[in-house]
Amino acid sequence: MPILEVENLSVSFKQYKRGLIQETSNVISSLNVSIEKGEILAVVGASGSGKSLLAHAILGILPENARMGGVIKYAGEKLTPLRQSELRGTEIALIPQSVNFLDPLMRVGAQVRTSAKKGDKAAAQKEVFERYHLKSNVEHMYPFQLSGGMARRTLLSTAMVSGASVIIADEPTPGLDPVVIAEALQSFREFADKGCAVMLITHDIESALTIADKIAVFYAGTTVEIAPVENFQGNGEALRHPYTKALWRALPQNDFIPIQGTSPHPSHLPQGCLFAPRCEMSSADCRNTRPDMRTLRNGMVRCIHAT
Ligand SMILES: Nc1ncnc2c1ncn2[C@@H]1O[C@H](COP(=O)(O)OP(=O)(O)OP(=O)(O)O)[C@@H](O)[C@H]1O
Ligand code: NI
Repeated sequence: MPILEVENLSVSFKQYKRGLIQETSNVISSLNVSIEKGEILAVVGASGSGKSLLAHAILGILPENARMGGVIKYAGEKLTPLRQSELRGTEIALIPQSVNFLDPLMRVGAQVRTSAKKGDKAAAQKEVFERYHLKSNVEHMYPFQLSGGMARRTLLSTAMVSGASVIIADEPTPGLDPVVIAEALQSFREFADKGCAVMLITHDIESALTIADKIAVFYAGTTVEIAPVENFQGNGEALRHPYTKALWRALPQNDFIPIQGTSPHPSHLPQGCLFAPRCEMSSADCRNTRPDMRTLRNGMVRCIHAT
């Protein structure tokens, strides 16, 4: 049984546009992902594809004006807002994308100690600070006194001492030097290997490939492919979806060919496949009907042409 399961998630916003004209923005639709114990699932996709909102939906911290549909399960149990508030920070820890999540009025050592739920909290904080190369005087600082990299390392520390079983890391490494990035990723691997699970949201596909088990590829608010990490090699011939193949080929060490066109706007999604307007393989069926996610080889894909 997966430790975390997201079934048919949708997130939309109603927004006023010119006076009383309302527009619905479907930022996430028909999204399915699951993570088993011991696994790292990397979530990749363009900016605005819904990655952070997925994290916020799991934790029950979507903005007030968001409407959510679908089911999220933790250890087989369907989550309610009350259950989410119980699990938040205890069983499921978020490493937020924005360092503004740190409490501006609390010294950072105290913030990390507050996150530790059992054992010797002071010792846990000291140990994790050493691990991420935060000097001992940092614990007395306030968030505004930290550099961007120090703030990121504080956020990592907070999740690592929490004793959670699932970490959702939303772009945890920008601004960190390569040594600390490697160490942070290594600590996610160790965390998963203990029987816990990590959802690693990232733009950095190459780093993700070094530690993840599976990669979920997001496009315009939904999953287009879920592939085991070993499929990302060569020309991408083992990959299933045309968007995943294009993402792979766009990497500098591959062909470095950018993908033409742009993602659809969430208030004007195409009727059929969300990728059809940019897809070389698109046919009339693709443009008319939204394809379902289906199992293909040992992964999943949302494309009728994928083989
Ligand atoms: N409060 C909100 N009201 C309306 N639209 C929103 C709101 N929050 C997010 N969105 C929209 O939802 C979409 C998905 O946002 P999200 O932050 O999940 O993207 P992302 O994949 O995390 O992007 P990035 O890689 O830049 O972090 C975006 O188009 C964004 O503009
Ligand atoms: Ni984001």
